Amino acid sequence: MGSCITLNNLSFSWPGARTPLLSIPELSIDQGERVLLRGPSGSGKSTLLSLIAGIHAPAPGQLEVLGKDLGQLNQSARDRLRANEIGYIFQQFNLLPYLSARDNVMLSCQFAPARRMRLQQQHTTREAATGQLLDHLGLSRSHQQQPAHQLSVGQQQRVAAARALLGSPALIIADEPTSALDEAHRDEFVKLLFAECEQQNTTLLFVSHDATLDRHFPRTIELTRLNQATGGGT
Ligand SMILES: Nc1ncnc2c1ncn2[C@@H]1O[C@H](COP(=O)(O)OP(=O)(O)OP(=O)(O)O)[C@@H](O)[C@H]1O
Repeated sequence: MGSCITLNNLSFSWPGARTPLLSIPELSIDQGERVLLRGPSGSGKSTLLSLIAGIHAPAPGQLEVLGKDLGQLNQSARDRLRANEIGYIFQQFNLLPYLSARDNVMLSCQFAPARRMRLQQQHTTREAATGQLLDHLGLSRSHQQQPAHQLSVGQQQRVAAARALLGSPALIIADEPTSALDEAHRDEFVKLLFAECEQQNTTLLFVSHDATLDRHFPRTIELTRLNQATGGGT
């Protein structure tokens, strides 16, 4: 099994901060693993996710994602890697409110030629794959046509998950996507997400405060144990 994320002696400080927020000697996540990343508020979970996704310039140390050393990539190469190979489910979903659920999902392929290519190789179209994903995630056909702002939080979350999954990126990063859900809906969502990831051998890195999610994940990482920096956490 190949490595999906490899990190060695990574250090990160926000500009102007006196101490580093993150100082992580080592972390390795294999392709196809499902990992829960936990830690108190302010401990740097979202910051670590955005470094892995290449949103922020890499910090000192080594950070390899899908065989690419992010330190060697400029911003636009990191943006391309993210668009093509990383599906990101944001805490607030970041859907375009007046676009339909389906159009929100299809947008993820707009600037991602590798995602479009994989759909072609799977002998499907963006439209068909979007409908199929939303069906699998349990969004009714009529809700699929509705503008995102008319959907419930749980429905928007499914749209955000489908947008991340369309075109089979190798890595899904989910930043507290279940924080607004009750336990039954949360468990159902996690199961659906796992099923989709399993089908494509997609790596899942999932952030949550929620200790009861542990039982769903084969591996849990506590950021406070991993991180040797003294800053962070409230
Ligand atoms: N853009 C930014 N500029 C400067 N500091 C930031 C920025 N984003 C986050 N921070 C700081 O970094 C620290 C960690 O924030 P981060 O959002 O990574 O934590 P978190 O563990 O994800 O928290 P939560 O669980 O509350 O979402 C906080 O002290 C925060 O103020």
